[in-house]
Parts: sequence; C-alpha cells; structure tokens
Amino acid sequence: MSDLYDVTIIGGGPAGLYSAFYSGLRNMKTKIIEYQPELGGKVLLYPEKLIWDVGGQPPILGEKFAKQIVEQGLTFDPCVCTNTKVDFIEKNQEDNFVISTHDGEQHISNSIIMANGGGIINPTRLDIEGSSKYENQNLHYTIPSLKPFYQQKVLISGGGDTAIDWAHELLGIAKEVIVIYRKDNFTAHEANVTKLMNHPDSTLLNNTTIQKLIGDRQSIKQVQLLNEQSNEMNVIDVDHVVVAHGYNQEDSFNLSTDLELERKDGYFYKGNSFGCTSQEGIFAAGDIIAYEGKVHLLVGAFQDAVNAVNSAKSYIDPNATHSAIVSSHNERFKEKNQEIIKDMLNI
Ligand SMILES: Cc1cc2nc3c(=O)[nH]c(=O)nc-3n(C[C@H](O)[C@H](O)[C@H](O)COP(=O)(O)OP(=O)(O)OC[C@H]3O[C@@H](n4cnc5c(N)ncnc54)[C@H](O)[C@@H]3O)c2cc1C
Repeated sequence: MSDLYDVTIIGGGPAGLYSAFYSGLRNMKTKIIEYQPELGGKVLLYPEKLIWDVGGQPPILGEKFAKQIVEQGLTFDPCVCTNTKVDFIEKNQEDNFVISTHDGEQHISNSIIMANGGGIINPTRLDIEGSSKYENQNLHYTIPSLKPFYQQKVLISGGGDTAIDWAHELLGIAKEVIVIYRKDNFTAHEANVTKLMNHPDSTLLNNTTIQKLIGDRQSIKQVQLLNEQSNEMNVIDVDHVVVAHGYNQEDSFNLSTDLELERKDGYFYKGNSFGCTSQEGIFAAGDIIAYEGKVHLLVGAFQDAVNAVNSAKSYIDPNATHSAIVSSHNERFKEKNQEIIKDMLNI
C-alpha cells in the first residue's frame, strides 16, 4: 500500500516545483510525479534562451534558471518520481485520490495539484521523408548549445516567437541566419521581426516552406525551398536547419467517471485564480489552468502555485489559514540564512 500524501503534484515544471516548495512551507507531505527523466518542464526546451521577464531576476539562461527552480522545489525534500507518467485518477473508498501511473504503480493522495503544463509535449517534427535521420546531426528542434552554430549558415523554419527569438540568439554567433515562414506575415512580436528584417546578416522569407532536405548520411547540405505564392523553387546551401513549428500536446491522463474536470478553450482546464478546478480536491497551477486574466508565463505559474497550494491546504485542513505565508525563518532556511549573514558581516 502506497503512503498517503497530503498533496501530489502532477508535473515537475516551474508551476509544479514552486508548488512543491510552497507546500513544504505549509508543512504538507508532498509528492511530485514527472513524466520526463528530468525536472524543469518546458524551460528545458530553451536552455540557451536568456529569460528577461521574471521579476527581480536578472537576465538568466534557461538552463541555469531550470537548475535554480529545481533546487528551490526540492528544499523541503518532496518525494520525486521522474520517468513516471500519470495515466488515470480515481477515488478510493476512503475518499482519497488514487493516481495510477504507466508503470503500474498507484499513488494515494488527499489532494492533487495539476501542474502538467502543456501535457506531454514534443516539438512538431518536419513532415519530410528522411528528415529523422538528420536529428541529432544538423537538424534541430531545440537549441541545446550555441557552439555548433558558430560562423555557420543557419536556416530557421517558423514564424512565431520561438523562431524569431532563436534567430536573434544566433545572430552575432552564426555567419548568416535565414528565417522562412509559410504564411504571409510572421506572427512573432512585431518589434523583434522588424529588428531582424533590418539586420545585415539575416534574411526573412515568407510564404516559403521546406520541400526537401538534400544531404549525405551524416548531415543536410542543402535545402530545397518553395515559394508557395509564386511556386518558385530554390535550393540553398546550409550548415544547420532549425525547426520551430510549435509543439504537439498529448493529453496527459484520464479520470474515472465520478470525477469531473471542466475544460476551457479545448485544452486548458477551467479554474479560478485560487487554483480551484471544477473537481473538489483537484487544484491546478501554471500553463494548464485557464481563468480570466491568466498569464501563461513563468510569473503566472508561480502565483498560481501559491494559490493552488493554499487552496489544497484549506481543502485538507479547513481550519488552516488561506493567506499567503511569507517567512524567512523556516528551519530549512537556517543554514542558508546563516551563510548569507556571515558573508554579509564578513565573518
Ligand atoms: C520556447 C519557449 C520559450 C519561453 N520563454 C519564456 C520566457 O522567456 N519567459 C516566460 O515567462 N515564459 C516563457 N515561456 C513559457 C514558460 O516556459 C511556461 O509558461 C512555463 O514553463 C509553464 O510552467 P508549467 O509548470 O505550468 O508547465 P511546463 O513547464 O509545461 O511543465 C509541465 C510538466 O508536466 C509534465 N507532465 C505533463 N503531463 C504529465 C503526466 N501525465 N504525468 C507526469 N508528468 C506530466 C511535463 O513533462 C512537464 O515537465 C516559454 C515557453 C517556450 C515553449
């Protein structure tokens, strides 16, 4: 029989990790279940991106930020199950949640926080014959390191923020960056598109798609492009191809028929800013939840996490306070506090 947890958090991304930190602050026995082998969530998809928009945090690389949120999330030693996919949720006779995972295990919990973000998320692959053999060579769906791109000619396919952000990241490192997009207009932030258009080392081509990858066994050497308006074909030399065609979201898990989670706009779960969903005992934080004014960004995930944990705490202990707790004097902080104070006093 599995141990009973106060709260089980599905997903070890920013929302799940901050929920784990906060539920530790609130003395809740906590478990995190994460499908991927590593904690960090979507931030692991952009290790080389500089993140500028987290309050009070100087610009920081995704990779470092992921490390920091993991460290913070583990402050209160939650039980962590990685490589574990939640498949099914039901209730048992004791009115506890039973969470079944793909490996046949069952996890019992008083409450659940869904922090499963975009669900099981994978980059949309190029639908071109033979493209898979170039993965891990010079066809990329994320940019794990900038080094291979130094002084190289890079073709980026995609017109959204990710494609344009990557183009900016690579300019100054790569020799040349060409961005193609199948539609009339790039959908990324206007100012970033304009900046890219005016850069001498970049070219932006709209109405353009990849038709064929031409190369040997090791790598792509050339790409055949099609201008879908003029029907003109064009073959260009490339050193690397980066594809930013968005992500496939695979629905995370199913529920037994007596549990009901209402959806909003198809994918997201309908909730409120207190992290409550339509199902009592199941709370939600981060990208997975939708309510009026919801911000699908890191800062939004952190605020949601605090509210979801407070709501879960009140659910399992109706006498507990629902307000946010600000404490710098938790036992777990003692050692770090002393280290910082010693450093400050130079002793
Ligand atoms: C390319 C890119 C760049 C971005 N840049 C910025 C930026 O600069 N600033 C900013 O504020 N935001 C940025 N964002 C958005 C930010 O990353 C998200 O808002 C944030 O990651 C949401 O956190 P989350 O924990 O809700 O979800 P996620 O980060 O998606 O984490 C959810 C986790 O749940 C796991 N999971 C899902 N289903 C299951 C299951 N059934 N069982 C077990 N585990 C499961 C997933 O594997 C995943 O690890 C960016 C996003 C992308 C894609």
